[in-house]
Amino acid sequence: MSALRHIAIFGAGAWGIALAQNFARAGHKVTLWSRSPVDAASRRLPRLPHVALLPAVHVTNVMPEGADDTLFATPTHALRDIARVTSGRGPVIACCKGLERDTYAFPADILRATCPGRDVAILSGPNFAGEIATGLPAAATLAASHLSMAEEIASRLATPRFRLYASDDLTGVQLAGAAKNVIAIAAGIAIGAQLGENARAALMTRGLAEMHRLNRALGGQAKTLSGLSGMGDLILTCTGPSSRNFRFGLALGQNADARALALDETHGIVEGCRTAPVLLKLARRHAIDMPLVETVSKLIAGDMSVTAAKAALMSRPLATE
Ligand SMILES: NC(=O)C1=CN([C@@H]2O[C@H](COP(=O)(O)OP(=O)(O)OC[C@H]3O[C@@H](n4cnc5c(N)ncnc54)[C@H](O)[C@@H]3O)[C@@H](O)[C@H]2O)C=CC1
Ligand SMILES: O=C(CO)COP(=O)(O)O
Repeated sequence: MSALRHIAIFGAGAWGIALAQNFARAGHKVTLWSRSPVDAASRRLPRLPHVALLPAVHVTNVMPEGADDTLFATPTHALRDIARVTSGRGPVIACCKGLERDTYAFPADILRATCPGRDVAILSGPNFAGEIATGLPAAATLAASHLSMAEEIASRLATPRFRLYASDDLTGVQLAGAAKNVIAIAAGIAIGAQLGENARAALMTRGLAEMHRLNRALGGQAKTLSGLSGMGDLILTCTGPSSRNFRFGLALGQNADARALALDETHGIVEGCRTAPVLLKLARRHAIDMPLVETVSKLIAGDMSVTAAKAALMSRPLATE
């Protein structure tokens, strides 16, 4: 295992807590930054109240200093504001999955702009926070602009329970992480509306085809979409009932007041809701057809019923694959 490090994590939500526990369990010193005041004595944080923080995790709302590696586990829309007020050395690593609304920026673009001169990387994969927080085994992709940089960071941050595979495809990894949340909403809708398992499998597969089209246009590598951050996370989020994106879709498919659920972040961020309309605009900019992403965007906005969405998708011109 690599030498022990001081790791700073911004964002004390589900993912920040899980990452903190993982690194602390491997012997690293962890500073977990929370924006709200913290009751440090309880060693428990609201998002994963069943998890007692390990002694090596120091929770604070004071900016951490002197960390060797800095990770961001906030929602994507909060990343720019947080990253721009951090200082220090060592790599900055975004662990969020999404696209910024007004700029169409992926997390690595945001970090490049806000943390000039520092190495930038992305951590993404099939990783439900609750499982990682309790020490179950998992794996993810660690991407950077150069493979050697990705390998170096991955070898430092991999732990006995969390394997990291290096990649030099920032574009593919980030597109996959953002898009799979939108497809997971579609999968949830299919199950919620009792459209069947066949429909879910078709949506996952055609969703992947849409991801491939945009990935190609953006310059991402096709093989990334077969990896942990692509297919791996798509499978997990579309089939794992712990997924907030899937559960949001499920509620939408059941005609529940899902929009209120998505906007209420007390139960955790539903990134796919914010991502869908931005992803659609990005695709249009590149003249890429993403009918599934378009349909999910309309359903989220309340501009289409599930019945109309089913009819529209099933009556599209037949195509090859
Ligand atoms: N929960 C999971 O299993 C995983 C989540 N992710 C990604 O990680 C990111 C964070 O997700 P979670 O931790 O699950 O969300 P969460 O909703 O549990 O926590 C988000 C944290 O960010 C903080 N936050 C929100 N807005 C903020 C702002 N403007 N400034 C500062 N802090 C702010 C919240 O107070 C909260 O502590 C998302 O992009 C998600 O897609 C990635 C892998 C796994
Ligand atoms: O990204 C995740 C799993 O890899 C978490 O998914 P949800 O945000 O849908 O809960």
